[in-house]
Amino acid sequence: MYFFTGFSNKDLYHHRINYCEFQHQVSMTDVVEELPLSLSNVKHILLILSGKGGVGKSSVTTQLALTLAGLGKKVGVLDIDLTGPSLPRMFGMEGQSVYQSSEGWVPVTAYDNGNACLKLMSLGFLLGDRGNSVVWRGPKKTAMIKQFINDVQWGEIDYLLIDTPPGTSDEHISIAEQLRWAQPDGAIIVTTPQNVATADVRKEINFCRKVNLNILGIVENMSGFICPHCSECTNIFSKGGGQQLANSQKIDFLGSVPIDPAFVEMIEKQSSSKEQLVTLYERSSLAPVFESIMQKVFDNKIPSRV
Ligand SMILES: Nc1ncnc2c1ncn2[C@@H]1O[C@H](COP(=O)(O)OP(=O)(O)OP(=O)(O)O)[C@@H](O)[C@H]1O
Repeated sequence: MYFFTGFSNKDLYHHRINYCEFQHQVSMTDVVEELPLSLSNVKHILLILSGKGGVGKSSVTTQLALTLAGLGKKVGVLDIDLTGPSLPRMFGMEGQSVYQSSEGWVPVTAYDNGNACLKLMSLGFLLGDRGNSVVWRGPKKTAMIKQFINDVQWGEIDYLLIDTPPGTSDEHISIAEQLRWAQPDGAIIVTTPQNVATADVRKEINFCRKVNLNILGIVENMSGFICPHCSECTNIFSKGGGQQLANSQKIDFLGSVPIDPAFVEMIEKQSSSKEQLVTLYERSSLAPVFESIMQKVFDNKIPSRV
């Protein structure tokens, strides 16, 4: 008989030392059968997906979150990339720990101005060291994702963004199952101009359709290069493939994001800056691009869940 045992901080500590797999086993039928309490005050849930790794999915998630917080929204970001969690680094919050209260995990607060806020949850906060990684089989990943969905105390949140690993792996199947009752608003698919013709993006689209996940649109990342000296944008790779794919698949095209070295620099230097990342980002050349992307998502008039 299979049974579910949640991961405690002790388990994760144990994992840090041994780098071995836990002995818990989980039935794949161990799925939440009602709206989890932790999500009861979350108005919108958006998933960020990509067919391939390294296309900038986490960067897009980060910028969507910064844009929403800049617009005065309360934002949560959940990183379900268990083998390569990059959220703590993106927000300059490496080394921060998640507090375990009697009601569950309290996410790390990256920004709070009394009105807007940014709360983060990632396995990276539980593992501690940046060099640590996990090697888990499917059932353990399922258990972790179930805990992420049920045990994080998000409180009142306008938007919960879920950053997923690349492809259509165990994590994707788990999150689709675990969110069944939460009815997410949909997925934003990230691609690069040279990847749009590959089967990977189509696989991602097929996955969404199979699990009845609404596709909110496609974002083409690394679409051209912004010169750090003259700010001119040059199309290094091709451009327009994302738009073509969106047209052929009858999906909304949300926008093209150029390569901007200033963005990478901002992420790297933010911890030594006196300014908040949300404020720094408002002056970034990519900020208007993401405002326009977010506006197109708003224009879809996705109804509030609560
Ligand atoms: N538009 C952009 N301009 C400049 N750099 C970018 C842009 N998009 C992504 N990058 C950089 O490219 C690298 C990969 O991006 P990111 O980690 O967001 O990709 P990913 O798809 O989430 O990767 P993974 O598959 O590992 O999850 C990062 O160093 C990031 O800073």
